[in-house]
Amino acid sequence: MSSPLIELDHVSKRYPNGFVALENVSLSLFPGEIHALLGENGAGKSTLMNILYGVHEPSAGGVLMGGRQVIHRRPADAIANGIGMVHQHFKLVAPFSVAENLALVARGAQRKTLRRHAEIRAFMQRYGVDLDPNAIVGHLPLALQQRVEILKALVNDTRVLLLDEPSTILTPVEIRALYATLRRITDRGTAVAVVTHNVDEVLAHADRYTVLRRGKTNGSGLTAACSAEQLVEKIVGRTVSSGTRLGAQRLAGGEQLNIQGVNVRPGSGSPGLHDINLSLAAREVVGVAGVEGNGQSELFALLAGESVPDSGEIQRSDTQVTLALVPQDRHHEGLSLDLPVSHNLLYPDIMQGHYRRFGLLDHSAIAQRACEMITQSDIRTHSHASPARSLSGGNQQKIVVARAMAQDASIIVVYQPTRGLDLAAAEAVLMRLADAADAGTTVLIISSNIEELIRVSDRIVVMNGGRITGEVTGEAMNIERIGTLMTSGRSLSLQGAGEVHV
Ligand SMILES: Nc1ncnc2c1ncn2[C@@H]1O[C@H](COP(=O)(O)OP(=O)(O)OP(=O)(O)O)[C@@H](O)[C@H]1O
Repeated sequence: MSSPLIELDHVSKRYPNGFVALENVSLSLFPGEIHALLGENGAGKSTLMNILYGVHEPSAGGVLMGGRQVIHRRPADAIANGIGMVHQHFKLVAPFSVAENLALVARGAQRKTLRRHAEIRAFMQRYGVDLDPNAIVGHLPLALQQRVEILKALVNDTRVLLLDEPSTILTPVEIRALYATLRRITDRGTAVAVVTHNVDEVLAHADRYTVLRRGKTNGSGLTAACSAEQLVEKIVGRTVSSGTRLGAQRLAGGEQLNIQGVNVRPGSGSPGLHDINLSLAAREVVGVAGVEGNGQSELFALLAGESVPDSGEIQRSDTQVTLALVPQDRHHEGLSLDLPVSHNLLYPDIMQGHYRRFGLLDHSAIAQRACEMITQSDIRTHSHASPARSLSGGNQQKIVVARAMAQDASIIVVYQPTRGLDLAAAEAVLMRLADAADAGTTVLIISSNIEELIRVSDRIVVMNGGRITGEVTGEAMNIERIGTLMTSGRSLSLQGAGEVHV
């Protein structure tokens, strides 16, 4: 066997607040392998990646390359040593072209090489990516923006590529295409490490896995020698049942909200909304499926009151109908990252003047209620007073969902509610949405995860090009039917072979 390209040697990480996120973790990444890193929300996966990439330094232990210890004080040090990283939140310059985004990060000789479009095309072709170098990045679908991020991370002779939850924003077809691209990358001798919560994806595409549990290694090995059940048990410490259908048996109640003939003009990079007719009743879960960028965010903005229809209208059945929202971008819309977890959880109540005593905030009442919600939603945080920024991505998402669920609204609109959540946490959120619908609430769930939509929805509407192009219920709620409705007439193709065309 060849020697590892990079190793973590008995690494521990203690954050300044005293929290130990990693304890004595060792990991080796070999040339040509796809290595999956799994673990519950807060297990320490991002911390580990950030140590490899020089964002954090280990508190104990070291990082070895070629058997020798290296010190990465900042990402620039890691990049200089051939390490590239694709973050969950893209770091692209949206108004710039593909070529300009690549040029921004190119160093040394690459800066000259990548000046000509023919050279850029040849560079992209090596990885099976066929993008127009002049395409404006902000106008590309998310899956292709991700390709640009990957290319950026590869520009500077990268030998180790790290990806933090790349598949959460992708459809199953796009996930296959992503791994085809990653395989082309490993075929050139690069080591690829991928953080993911998706066990099936790991078994289908990764060569080896490492599971972290509460900051410690809880198993590693060849994926070929491991079953889905074994992996889940290593991740969660128990089995998780996730097969049962949670929708389709309810008898919907009276209409709560009716969207009639709504049109919103297309904008830059937005398909707009066209002739949207959708009635939402009490006691039902309505799923919205679609390839990202086909009007889902416009529909969410409409319901959230952030956009006004150019024509058509939205009618609530009476003035008592209230709405709670889970936006998809937890960092920009869902949280105040520097405020404590407790204030993020109770934000709507605090803004409405609750939790006050003698005109001042009643901090002990806030803390008490926040602690109840933290326990109920299994939010892993040092304290209710910790800034939301210090929580892992999945635990931040749990705050946003817990807050919406606590509002007792007539309608809950959730956009990618389980994005970034581990198996057990995702399951808990789906169960809570199903329970809310059983109790009479209307739930509208927008998600790119078709399987989760099928599990939880009573009916699913499909969006394509800013229109509702179909609605399925009962037996017709299957991946093939929904997939067909999602992709018909689509100009973008992401094929399993990893070829990407626009
Ligand atoms: N800057 C920080 N200060 C204090 N604690 C932190 C900081 N960053 C992360 N943590 C804590 O370290 C633990 C591990 O976080 P990390 O982000 O590595 O988890 P993760 O496995 O990537 O989780 P997720 O799947 O939710 O993204 C969490 O409990 C988190 O609250």
